[in-house]
Amino acid sequence: MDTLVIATKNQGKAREYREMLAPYKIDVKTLADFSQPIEINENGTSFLENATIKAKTVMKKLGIPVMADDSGLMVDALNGAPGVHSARYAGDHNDQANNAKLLRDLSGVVTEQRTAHFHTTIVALKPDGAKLVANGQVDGRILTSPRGKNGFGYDPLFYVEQFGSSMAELTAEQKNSISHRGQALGEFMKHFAEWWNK
Ligand SMILES: O=P(O)(O)OP(=O)(O)OP(=O)(O)OC[C@H]1O[C@@H](n2cnc3c(O)ncnc32)[C@H](O)[C@@H]1O
Ligand SMILES: [Mg+2]
Repeated sequence: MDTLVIATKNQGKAREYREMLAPYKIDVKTLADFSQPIEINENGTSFLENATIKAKTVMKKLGIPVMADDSGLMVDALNGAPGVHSARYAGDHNDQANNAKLLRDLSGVVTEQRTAHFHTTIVALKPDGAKLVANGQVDGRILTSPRGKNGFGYDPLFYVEQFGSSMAELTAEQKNSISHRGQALGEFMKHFAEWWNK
């Protein structure tokens, strides 16, 4: 079985990719499976740039096929923030602090104006330079207080109309079936065999 490395340090993302890739004959690894420290400088200004930086950095270091995910939350009332800065919105990479800041920044904003979108861009690279890009997005709305314990990141504040729940109240299977990451991976898998066998 061939190995594909997911270039992420985020355990929540890693878990979701493992769940979603389970039906395929792919040996999925993440950075946690490698002992060498890999420093990734996510200084791009778009999801595509950052996902490309992650994929290139890890592929150069390990020399095997790599898939990277850059994702984030875009809130309409905040002109698309936190966007590419989602992981460090409140300063540190801390989900609770990020969620608290989001609620502060949206205080006084009425329900209809709390619309938001989760976005994922996947960039996969092989040592021969072959590249595959896929995107996914899901619409929702930011709640006024957290709900649910599943998922990670902003999930407790992201309300999904279709389920009448926050992302963090969904099962893993439900989240993966509608999420930005699930949609991006669906798009990715449509072209995977062609990319892999190129
Ligand atoms: O870069 P890697 O190592 O993959 O991990 P990361 O957590 O830094 O990931 P990003 O740079 O893509 O930052 C995206 C942030 O957006 C948030 N996010 C992304 N996907 C999410 C999801 O499915 N549910 C909730 N929040 C999410 C979460 O706060 C992430 O830290
Ligand atoms: Mg990151």
